[in-house]
This record gives sequence, structure tokens and C-alpha cells, in this order.
Amino acid sequence: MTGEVFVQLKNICKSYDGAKDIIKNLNLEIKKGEFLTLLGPSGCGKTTTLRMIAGFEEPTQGGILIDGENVTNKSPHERCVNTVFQNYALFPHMNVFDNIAFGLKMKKVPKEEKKKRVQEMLEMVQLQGFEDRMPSQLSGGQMQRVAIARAVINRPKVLLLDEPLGALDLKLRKQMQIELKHLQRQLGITFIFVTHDQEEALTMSDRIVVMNKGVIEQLGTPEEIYENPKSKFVATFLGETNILEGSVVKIKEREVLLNLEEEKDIIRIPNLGYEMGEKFIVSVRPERIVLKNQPDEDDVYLKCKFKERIYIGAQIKTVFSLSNGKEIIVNESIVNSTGSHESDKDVYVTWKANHTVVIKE
Ligand SMILES: Nc1ncnc2c1ncn2[C@@H]1O[C@H](COP(=O)(O)OP(=O)(O)OP(=O)(O)O)[C@@H](O)[C@H]1O
Repeated sequence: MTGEVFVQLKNICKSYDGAKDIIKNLNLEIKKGEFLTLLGPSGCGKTTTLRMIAGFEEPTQGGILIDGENVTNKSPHERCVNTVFQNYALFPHMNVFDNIAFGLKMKKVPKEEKKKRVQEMLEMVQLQGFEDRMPSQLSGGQMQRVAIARAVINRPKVLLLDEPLGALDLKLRKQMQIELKHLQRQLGITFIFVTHDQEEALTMSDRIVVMNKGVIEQLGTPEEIYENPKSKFVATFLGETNILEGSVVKIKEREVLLNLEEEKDIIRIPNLGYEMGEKFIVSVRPERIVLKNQPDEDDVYLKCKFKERIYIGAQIKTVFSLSNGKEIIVNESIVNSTGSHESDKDVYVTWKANHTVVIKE
């Protein structure tokens, strides 16, 4: 990744019916060689955004630049981009070789070069020896590898991938995530990837764009988005979290006190210029919480009672409740699990102050 801006979306609006904007004034800069993921719930406008970059849809307003060139009104084949779809879209009557070679055939590349480049692609996606097979004789993962090989053989500058792993079973999907990421590094092509699977986005991306209802909620590295969500939507969409409501009850020079849920549950946060009574949401990840019988001095803590313990393989998920009934979820690793809890005894869920994520409502 060079840091140089390669794809630019400027003030993009898109309406299908002339009335409602599906995409609302979207601005986005994608860097050269970057693996950028558009992540969001179904219907938030990920595919529409991707299709506008590909040239299958025209923005109602705004412009798209690729490598400095305004491509807003150009057709898909006039752009140096290629797309891989979820359903592979292989030609069923052509074998693997002809499917991969299709783009070169269109460009009338000489036979010998064509053969050499298809072999390179087969090697890259680890399908040597599969050239004569028909798509119906391939597994889902193999078909998707052929689709990727076919999409990159023409050396596009940008590869657009619309939920390309969506049809694969979980194990194969995880394996392909790693393979695809390696492939992207090896090729150095800018990848713009669409998924609604947050774990997939965290695993693969250099940066993630979290979308909601046609706008960008947050843009950042996987770590920034996960550790420092800027809205309740982002905090809850990526991974599991505990959301607590609070408001400012005291302002000091360096810190402010927030009451959380209950009058008596007070936590301290750095004073970044808040006002008395100002409302907040606090997000604490379940894996950041440590259970204690007595909190330490520098802990942030809430008193609660044990409710339920759920075994989920690699972790133990324990549910506690505050006195107002609000549930707190704690994820402990099997190794650190404190074992069973008595339901009538008070216990403290504690965490370190730097793991409190304060979100302004
Ligand atoms: N060709 C179309 N005509 C009219 N409305 C459309 C069209 N394509 C998409 N939409 C609408 O635009 C909105 C955004 O759709 P889009 O496919 O971009 O979302 P998405 O985030 O990719 O969702 P998913 O994850 O379900 O694919 C949806 O409300 C959808 O119904």
C-alpha cells in the first residue's frame, strides 16, 4: 500500500426511483494497493457502491475517479477494473482453461502467451492440472478460485469483490479469506471487497468502511474500528459488546464522573470538555472484563449478580445482571475462567479505564 489515492468517490448520491437516496453524499478515498472492505447490514448500499465503481450503475449525483481519470460516465469495459461475484458467474460450457483465458481471447492475445499466462494463474490459485475440468466438476471453493483467476488475468488495477466467499461453508470460507489476502499482497492490486460478515472484514482488510443506511458510519483500520467505535451502531455491529447508558454527574478539572445505569455505579473518564447532565453510551468488550470479589483501586467496576454460564468452546460466556436488570456479558478464556459462580453473591465486573469506550449520543 503506497498511501497514494487511487479510487475517489466524490459526493456520490444514488437513487433508483428518483425519490429516495440509497447512497447519501458519500465521499471515499481508496489507496493504491489497499484491501478496503465495505461492511454493513443487508440493504445499507454496499453492492450499489461497488456497482457504481464497476460502472454497472451510474451515480445520480457526484463523480468517480480512478487513477486520476474521471470515469463517472464510462462503461465497465472502459475502466481498468474487474468484478468477482458471489455466484462465480463462470461460463458453464467452457472448461477451466477457457474460462480463465476468456479475457485474453477477447484481446486476441497470441496462443503461446495465453497458455503461459493461464498456467501462471492456475499456479497462483493452486489449480494446476484442473485446466480440462468443466465448472460442474469443481467444488465451490475451486469455482471461486477460477473466477478470481479469470478476473485478474487481464491485470486490472482494481478488483471489486461482491461477497465472493458468501456461498462457501465456514471452514472453506476461512481458508479462502487467508488465501485471498495473500493473493492480494502478491498481486499488489487494489481490492474493494463487500461483505456483511464482520469477522471476515476484520481478518482481511487494511481498512474497513462501516456503512449504515447509505452513509459511512466510520472508516478505519480493523483495530481502530473494533477498539474505538465512534457510534453505538459500529460498536454493536462489530463483535459483541456491553452497552451501558450514563450521564455526567460531576465535572472536575481533569476528569468527569458518569453514572452508569444505576445512581451508585459511577465511573471516571478524562475530561474532554463535557457538560453536566450530558448523555453518553459506554461500550465495554466482554473480553476486557475481569471478574473480582473486590475491585482494585485503578479498576472501573460495577457490582452485579451471576445469572448464567454458557460454554462456547474456546471461551466461557458468563452473563451477570445489574440491580436494574441490565445484563453484562463477560467472555473468559477457558484457561482463565474463574469457575462456577453463586447466584446470590455480589461480584464485581471490572475493567481498566483505557478499555472504556465513551460514545457521545
Ligand atoms: N436495481 C435496483 N432497483 C431498485 N432498488 C434497488 C436496486 N438495487 C438495490 N436496490 C435497493 O437499494 C438498497 C441498497 O441495496 P444494496 O444491494 O446496495 O445493499 P447491500 O448493502 O449490498 O445489501 P446486501 O448485503 O443484502 O447485498 C436496498 O434497499 C435495495 O432494495
